[in-house]
Amino acid sequence: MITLQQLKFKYPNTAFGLTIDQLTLDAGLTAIVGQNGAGKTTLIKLLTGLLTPQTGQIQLAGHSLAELTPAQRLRQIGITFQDPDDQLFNSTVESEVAWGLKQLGTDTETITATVDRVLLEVGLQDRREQNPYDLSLSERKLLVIATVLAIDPAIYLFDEPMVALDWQSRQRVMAIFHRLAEAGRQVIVITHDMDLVAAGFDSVTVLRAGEVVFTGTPTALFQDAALVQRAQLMLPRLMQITAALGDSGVYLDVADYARQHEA
Ligand SMILES: Nc1ncnc2c1ncn2[C@@H]1O[C@H](COP(=O)(O)OP(=O)(O)OP(=O)(O)O)[C@@H](O)[C@H]1O
Repeated sequence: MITLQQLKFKYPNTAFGLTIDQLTLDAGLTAIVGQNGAGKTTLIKLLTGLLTPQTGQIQLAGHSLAELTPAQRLRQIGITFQDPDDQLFNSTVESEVAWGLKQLGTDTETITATVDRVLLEVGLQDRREQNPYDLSLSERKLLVIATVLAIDPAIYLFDEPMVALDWQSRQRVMAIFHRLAEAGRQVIVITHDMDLVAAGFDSVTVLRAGEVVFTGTPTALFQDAALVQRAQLMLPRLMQITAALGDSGVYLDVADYARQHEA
């Protein structure tokens, strides 16, 4: 669980500021949504300690983020950036995945087994000798996911992980998120994809102009038409269709619609 209290952050020389009086992000799958520039990436950079708030407290599982050593942070929290090229710097896929484990002093045998396992899980098992920059964008996005899976922190932060992925890879990544949540990890995903939020997440946090304007279930969010509009979000595509047909129900996906319309 993550808690933020009385948090204020401002970039130097810009008008943008993030202000959060109180926010609790519970275990499970959480989506962070909001229009461009709302502060989503800034928030997750604060959660990793890549940015430091001017005031306020961030606690990860009861421990102050500011007091964790770099190795403790690496074990506690992992992040993938929107652009994988911001975090790839090794000369092979294999060494990229092994890098974090080496920093933690993991033995060679465990590193080899872990690299094999996570490359298989993201579907890059045949690419281990390649230079990461010879991979396609979608493969590089899968590779950065593998680098975090290798360390297996308590908290995973993914910034737009699905962008550029085809349908099969999206299914694969969603299955990874569910596996992690079932294994007790906290998974926080920034996305603009409301179909994904509706169908796949336990909770959703909405940011608007540097403030949290909602935290709750996807059902509660999509019930609140005024909030959806104020935060400039889209409804899930299924709900756009049903709303256009005069049905004001909340439907998270096709299966949910069918369930609600069973005789
Ligand atoms: N390093 C920086 N220095 C100054 N301003 C920044 C910096 N990074 C982001 N900003 C500004 O902070 C604001 C919030 O940016 P942020 O990237 O957190 O938004 P976001 O919700 O993730 O947007 P998007 O959906 O476009 O990724 C924006 O106005 C952005 O221009």
